Amino acid sequence: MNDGTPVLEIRNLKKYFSQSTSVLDTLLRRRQDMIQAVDGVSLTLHENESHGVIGESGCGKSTLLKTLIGLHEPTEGQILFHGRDVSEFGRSDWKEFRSNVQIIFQDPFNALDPKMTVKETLLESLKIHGMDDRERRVEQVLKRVELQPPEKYVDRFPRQLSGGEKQRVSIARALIVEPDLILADEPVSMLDVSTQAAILNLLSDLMEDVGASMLYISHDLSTVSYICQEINVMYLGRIIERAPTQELLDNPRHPYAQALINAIPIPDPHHGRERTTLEGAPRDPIGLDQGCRFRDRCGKRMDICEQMPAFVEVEDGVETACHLYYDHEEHVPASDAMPDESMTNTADVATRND
Ligand SMILES: Nc1ncnc2c1ncn2[C@@H]1O[C@H](COP(=O)(O)OP(=O)(O)OP(=O)(O)O)[C@@H](O)[C@H]1O
Repeated sequence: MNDGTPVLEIRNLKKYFSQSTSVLDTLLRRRQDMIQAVDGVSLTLHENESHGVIGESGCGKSTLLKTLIGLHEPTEGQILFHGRDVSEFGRSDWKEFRSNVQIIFQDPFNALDPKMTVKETLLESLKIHGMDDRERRVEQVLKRVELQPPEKYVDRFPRQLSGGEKQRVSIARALIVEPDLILADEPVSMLDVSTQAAILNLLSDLMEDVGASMLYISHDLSTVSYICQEINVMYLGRIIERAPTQELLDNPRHPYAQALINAIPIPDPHHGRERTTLEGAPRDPIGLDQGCRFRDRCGKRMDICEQMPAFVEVEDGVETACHLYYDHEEHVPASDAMPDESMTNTADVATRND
């Protein structure tokens, strides 16, 4: 299907959880604030596009992913797959969706059944999704993920594979059913550095080959920027900046995005960028008010930050949610949307955790 309809469209998606309540809370009918794990996320993914979602632990990445695949019921908002609202899916639609949308998990050590050989794992996937020509597909996909020669690997159990090899099998299992969309949940974070590079290279080549789209979630901006054309920066349940990857790396707008970029190690010691880390952690996403979510850690905080900033396009394809880039009198994005010199220095980003 290539009529311009996005493969995936998420519109104002929210997922709130109730806090666990004690018997006393129940008896006293105490109202508890909700946990706003995902709070109004919108994004669009077209055919062959790879987009990333990055953010610190607890910002809502996994909840977003679980809501996408139907493990959580959305509190509000819409998920459209090839233009169809998944809330209207029947049984057979979900079956097709589960074949068309494949996940590569973070932990290759637990993602595979220890009692199944590589071949059995791959065959099972084909069987579940009713695909034939199974022997040939197994051989082909093992070659594709560079587990060669395939006959060396088919009869191995997960315990006989290295971490990188296990992740290659997980990728093979996702690819073998020819999905339209791959959801990658920090797929290299549990591997050693050299294996990470090999798996990232492989994923990047495969995405070009197989023509699937990918949503890649991670806390690690370096890996996401290697593999994705566009990056969404998430903070406390919201996307606070979205930009093409190189643009985000060269010219982050939001103070939080700036802090993330400046925390990436630079291989060239002569490169002038100051390296700082963002200290502290985001607060719990409970009972959040209408102010900017980042304001308690932001050195650029202004009075207006007590109000939620609009998510506005400040340049072609670059959107940000920060009052610094919004003309409050004109109610339009500030015409001079480029950050000034001082803004790209993370000394301006507060490191408080209050
Ligand atoms: N089932 C649940 N019930 C209640 N709260 C939840 C549930 N799942 C997640 N949360 C809360 O929602 C918030 C977002 O969690 P989530 O796991 O989505 O973040 P994350 O960005 O994926 O973090 P990590 O990278 O550590 O997995 C956290 O405050 C978490 O405690």
